[in-house]
Amino acid sequence: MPGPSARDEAAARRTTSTTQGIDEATLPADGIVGPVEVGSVAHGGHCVARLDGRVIFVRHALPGEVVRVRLTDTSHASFWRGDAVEVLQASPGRTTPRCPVAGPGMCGGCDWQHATPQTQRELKASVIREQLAHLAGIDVDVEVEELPGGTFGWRTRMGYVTRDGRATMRRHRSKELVEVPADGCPLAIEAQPNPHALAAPLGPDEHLLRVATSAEGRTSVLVDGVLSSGEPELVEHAAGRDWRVDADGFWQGHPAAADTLVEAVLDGLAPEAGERAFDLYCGVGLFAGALVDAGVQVWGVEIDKRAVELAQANVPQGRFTAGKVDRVVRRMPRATDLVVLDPPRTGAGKDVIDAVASRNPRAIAYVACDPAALGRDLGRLRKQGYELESLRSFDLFPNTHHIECVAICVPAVVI
Ligand SMILES: C[S@@+](CC[C@H](N)C(=O)[O-])C[C@H]1O[C@@H](n2cnc3c(N)ncnc32)[C@H](O)[C@@H]1O
Repeated sequence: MPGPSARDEAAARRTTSTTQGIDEATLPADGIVGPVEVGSVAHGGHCVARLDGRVIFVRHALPGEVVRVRLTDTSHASFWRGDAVEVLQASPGRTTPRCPVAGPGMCGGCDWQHATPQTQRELKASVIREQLAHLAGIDVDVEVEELPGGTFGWRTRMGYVTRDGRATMRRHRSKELVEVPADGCPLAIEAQPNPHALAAPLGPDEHLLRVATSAEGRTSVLVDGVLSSGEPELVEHAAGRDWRVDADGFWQGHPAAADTLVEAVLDGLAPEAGERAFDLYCGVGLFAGALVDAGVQVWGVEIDKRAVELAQANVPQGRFTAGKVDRVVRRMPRATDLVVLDPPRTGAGKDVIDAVASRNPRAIAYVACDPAALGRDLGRLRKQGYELESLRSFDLFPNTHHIECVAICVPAVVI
């Protein structure tokens, strides 16, 4: 599975020209180069620029801008990385980041705070289009839909590293720590306590601090994976149900995400009472519950045993199995009507896609948090005789480069 560097190497090969006149020996002492004209957006929260034929992935820039770039990584033969530290010609899509640590060389959490919300969604749409064209050979119009509530104060699950009793986050692609602003990260939901107040009693050593706040405004805090305050479980509301969720377990981070995704999946699958469905990578049973409520018999699979116990409690009418999807799917029925796939960022992969297609479902809903993984898996589904019927994309992670897609695939019509 290609990691970010392999992906960037491939992106650089697609964009690079053959001359690479500039090399490390000729770089200025301060590592700042340019002016360079910024080209198109690439997956990962940066844009592509060229200097003497060499590809530079530039963060904190926007397509069409002219910037000077501080190089941050010159270790790769085919591309370098850098931050735009001076904007000589700004894009109309540029805005001033709200967070004081959202700029070059600082916190790695946000990639697009310097872009207006509309521009962010356009950039994300370009990335999805490019990934699907390149990896799946699919040309599709993409519009990234906005969620209610604005682009700040949405995140219900936060992770920090504490040090010297202060809450910090990692610098982009680095282990170095950057202290979050005194009033906390502006992406965190307002009901969440100030992270410095939570970090203060933890002393000088580094600890992992996870803060989870439910829709009801209840907060659980874990330090190094151990519950330190609040309840071990939170209750969330979505799709007309209450959901028991482990304080340290998976739940969509944006308060409107679960409802939005359920609506898109149901709309795309149009389930009918009496049909059978697999909910693969089911977490605590979100899509299984929505399908059961539509009269469908559901079998969910999830690797996290605690999530499976909660899924069974949340959706008693469903059947749930703990295990890796690629193994469990082999023992599942040889036919099904519907499949929901909601894998982690790495995607489902060849074995799972082949196993799903071999069950001949009449429709597959692929919920994807990484457009590159979606592209690879859609490419595989095409080989197995499934075509993309519709695609919706949602800005579930404003100010970051992350995007969520719901792709509906159906058997290709053979003429
Ligand atoms: C993106 S989450 C989706 C959860 C759920 N569908 C929801 O919306 O709440 C992906 C889930 O896949 C699970 N997972 C990761 N790798 C897995 C694997 N190989 N087999 C089964 N489940 C896996 C994770 O534990 C996580 O709960």
